[in-house]
This record gives sequence, C-alpha cells and structure tokens, in this order.
Amino acid sequence: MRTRKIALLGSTGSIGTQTLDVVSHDEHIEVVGLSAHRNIDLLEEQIKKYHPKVVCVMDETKAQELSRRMASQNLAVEVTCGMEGLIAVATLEEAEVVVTAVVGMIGLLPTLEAIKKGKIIALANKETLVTAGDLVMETAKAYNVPILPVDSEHSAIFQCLRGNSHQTVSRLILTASGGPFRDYTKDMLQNVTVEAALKHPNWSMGSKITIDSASLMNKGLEVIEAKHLFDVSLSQIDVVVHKESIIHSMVEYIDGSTIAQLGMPDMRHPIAYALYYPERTMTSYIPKLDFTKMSNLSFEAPKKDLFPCLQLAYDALEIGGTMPAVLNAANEVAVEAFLQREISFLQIPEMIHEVMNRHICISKPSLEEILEIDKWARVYSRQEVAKL
Ligand SMILES: NC(=O)C1=CN([C@@H]2O[C@H](COP(=O)(O)OP(=O)(O)OC[C@H]3O[C@@H](n4cnc5c(N)ncnc54)[C@H](OP(=O)(O)O)[C@@H]3O)[C@@H](O)[C@H]2O)C=CC1
Ligand SMILES: CC(=O)[C@@H](O)[C@H](O)COP(=O)(O)O
Ligand SMILES: [Mn+2]
Repeated sequence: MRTRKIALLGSTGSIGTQTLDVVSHDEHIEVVGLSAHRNIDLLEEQIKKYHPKVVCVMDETKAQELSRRMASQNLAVEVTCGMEGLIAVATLEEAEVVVTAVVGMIGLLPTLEAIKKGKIIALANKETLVTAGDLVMETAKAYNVPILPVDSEHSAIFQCLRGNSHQTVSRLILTASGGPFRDYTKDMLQNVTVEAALKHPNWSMGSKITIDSASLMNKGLEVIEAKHLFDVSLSQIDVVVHKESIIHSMVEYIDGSTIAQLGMPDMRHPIAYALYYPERTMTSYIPKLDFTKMSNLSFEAPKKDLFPCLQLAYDALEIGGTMPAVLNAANEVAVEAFLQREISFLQIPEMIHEVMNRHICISKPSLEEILEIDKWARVYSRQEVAKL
C-alpha cells in the first residue's frame, strides 16, 4: 500500500485526536501538517509523535510560545498562526488529503483554498457546507476534487449510495440520537443545565456539537450538509430519531429497498473510511457490533415542536442564499452564550429565529457577501445576547 500524506486541521479536538489514533495504527499514513486553536500542550505532544512539517496555532501568543518551545528542544517544525497559518497547513504541497476537523465556519476559507490546490477533502467540519455549500461544492467540481464525508450520517449515506445510480434514490434518512433531552417535556427543558446538555448519550464529542445534538440543531445542520453533499431535493431528506445510534443513516431507493449502514458509535469508523477511500482497510482496534447482544433498535419521529432548531434549519435551507450562513452564525453565537451561561437552553432557538427574521436574504451570494453576512449575523446575535 502506498503512503498517504495528510494535513489535519483541528488536531487537538475530538475528531482530530481520533484521526491521529487511526494514523497511529497505520504506517501508511503520514502527517505533514497539524493545527490547534490554543491547546499547545497537546499540539507539542502530537508534534513529537507525528513529526509534521508545518503546524498552525490560531492564537498568536500561543504560537509564539510553541515556537520558543520547539527552538529550545531543537525540533524542526515551522510554526504558523492565524488564518494565514491555517491556510498554509491546508495547502501544504506534500498533503494529498486535508482532514477538516476544526469547529465552526472558521473552516471555510482553508477548505476552499485546499480545494483550489487539488487536495482531497475529508470533511468533518459541517459548518463549512452549511455556510457556503453551493460555493464549496461548485469549487470542488471545478477543481475535480472529491469531498469525502467524515460526519457519521453522511459517511453512512455515502457508503449506502455506492454502486447505485443517483436517479434511483428516493430518500435519504438521517438518524438522530435525539440527544440527552429526547424524552423531556417543554417544562423540563426550561431549566436544563450546561452540564446536562453536555452529556451526550452515545458519543463523546467537542462541546459545540454536543450542544447542537441536544437542541437538534446538529441534525438540522446535517440536513443542509446532506443536501449539498448528495445533491437531492429538500423533500428527499428525512430525519428519524434512533436512540441507539447503531444505524448511522439509510438510503431508500425507488423500488422500496432501504440500505442502512450499521456500526458501533465510534468516529474512527467514518474517519478510517474517508482516509482509505476508495479502499477499505482492517481496523481491528475499533470495536465491532455484536448482534447477539443487541436487543432493540428503536425509531420515532423527531419532536420538532420541542426542538425548533431542526425546523429552523429546514426553513433556512428552503429560503436558501445567505440564510443558512445566518442560521449557522447565530447558532455559533447562541451555543457559546449558552455554554457561558448567558442564555438558557430554550433561548438558543429563540435567538436564531430572531436573527433569521431580521436578515434580508441574498440569493446566489459571492464568498465576500457570505463573509460579510456572517459578520453581521454574529454582531446582531451578540447584541441579542446582551439584551437577554
Ligand atoms: N466530535 C465528533 O464526533 C464529530 C464532529 N463533527 C464535526 O467536526 C468538527 C470538529 O468537532 P469536534 O472535534 O467535536 O470539536 P472540538 O471542539 O473537540 O475540536 C475543535 C478543534 O478545532 C480547534 N479550534 C477551535 N476553535 C478554533 C478556531 N477559532 N480556529 C482554529 N481552530 C479552532 C480546536 O483547537 P483547541 O483544542 O486548541 O481549542 C480543536 O483542535 C465540527 O464541525 C463538528 O461539527 C462531525 C461529526 C462528529
Ligand atoms: C457522531 C456524529 O456524527 C455526530 O454528528 C452525531 O450524529 C451526534 O449525534 P446526534 O444524532 O445526537 O446529533
Ligand atoms: Mn453526525
């Protein structure tokens, strides 16, 4: 097997560390670039273990500190910082694949630049497609670059679609765990704590996506992500709550057959699938399903009235243009405000709704317009937080 060289954006996070775990089990994957926001202690360990050529630390002061540490230990690695540094890692000449595992729309520019350099994109950073899905997919098409999904549902759909023609697809069915508040009433949702919201029933993930899972915004973002990745109409994407997270998603075909992808809830499965695509490789270190110990797989409709974020995402997608970027920016600000205990859980969808209502949508926006609107939505959202 030949060696694949990867650049990994967001190496210190949940997807980042799990990607490195996959890499550590295989001598055929080489890491040439890494990035973090502020966690230079972990990044330093990763540099010593994986020997990248270039790293980026978003925070300039932290980057300077890491540079000093590298010099004092005679470690030959180039330390960059800020967006320029992130783009430098994403466009490293040696990198064949760029794994986008940063959180938030900060991933958009490096992903676009990586595509323009012909890199294969292993995409975990769903906010990139939510914010600028048309632009990203058009650019990928123009540069003939594959976008390989890492998000578990999209990896599942990608696998279920293999070998079947696009015209024979009837529906994509995204499964949702329902999050920690799946069985809560409206009353119970009034006073949920940050700690309770951060306890995902099945997955261990970064804090932003964990809150998104609790509000069902994660599923909303995933509906938008699926629309762009698989080029289907909005009416062809359904969501079903499947609390066990064993079926990662399904594709229903016009003849009534449904193909599902199953596996343990372990992100190393979809990460490895993207890293080795179009091949599969032995991953004996990842736990496998034992069907004899599986008593029940359950399904129910999502409670859109209790979790309005899902409908807000469908609305944003239907309106199109800059509205999904506004949905995403308002959500990023609202989730941060909830984590900082500035707003309550139920104020998350209220705030997003308010910001979306205020936005006059631009259809077919340019990248500059998207970036401008993203800025506006963040400023307006922060003003809303201040009012609450
Ligand atoms: N975790 C999961 O299982 C899944 C995640 N995803 C998606 O993958 C992406 C990453 O999620 P996850 O790994 O959970 O997130 P984490 O919060 O665990 O990690 C985020 C990573 O991005 C870095 N980072 C954070 N903010 C910035 C910034 N402003 N600029 C540059 N880098 C930054 C962090 O650095 P530092 O550590 O220094 O803060 C860290 O390396 C998200 O888009 C998420 O929706 C999709 C499916 C599953
Ligand atoms: C692991 C993964 O892909 C997450 O996006 C997961 O889907 C979150 O679980 P929810 O189904 O609760 O949103
Ligand atoms: Mn997912």
